[in-house]
Amino acid sequence: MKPQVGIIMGSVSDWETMKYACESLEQLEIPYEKRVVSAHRTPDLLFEYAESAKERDLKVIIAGAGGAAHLPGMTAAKTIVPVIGVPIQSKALNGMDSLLSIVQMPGGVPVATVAIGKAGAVNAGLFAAQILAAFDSKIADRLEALRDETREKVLQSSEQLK
Ligand SMILES: Nc1c(C(=O)O)ncn1[C@@H]1O[C@H](COP(=O)(O)O)[C@@H](O)[C@H]1O
Repeated sequence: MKPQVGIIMGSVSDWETMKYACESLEQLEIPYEKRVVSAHRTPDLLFEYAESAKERDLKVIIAGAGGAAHLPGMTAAKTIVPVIGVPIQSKALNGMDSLLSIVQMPGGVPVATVAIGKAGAVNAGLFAAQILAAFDSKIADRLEALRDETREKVLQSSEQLK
């Protein structure tokens, strides 16, 4: 099936985190593609990817990067397809560098930034699904069911305290 979401990451070393965004999409049966693309190391490839995203019918791009994390912002600079940025937890600065590089976009070129690391990647997938759900009732139904499941799990975990 044609991918609706593009998942890109600055390095293959980001996969340990970005795989959770993929899992969220798989859980909701949303077709996606995944690539390593770097603003710093493969700038021409990034431009090509971002510039062709709309005509390839990608609805959302999830971009994960660590350290000087310019990938999400540079992707957003070259397309109007919405970009969700995932700050990878870097070793030197624990992901604060990634977070601040992604979140502080200048007005006019938005990137929706999620939390650092695994929880952020999970939510990036879910948020992409929620964008798609505005136009796709099947995805909306699956999201509702997932929320029910999450709520039930929490209610049951509370029972264990008694
Ligand atoms: N932040 C960026 C960009 C970019 O923003 O273009 N390209 C690679 N990277 C990041 O460099 C970190 C270390 O990469 P290596 O593990 O390959 O040395 C990764 O977290 C990657 O996202």
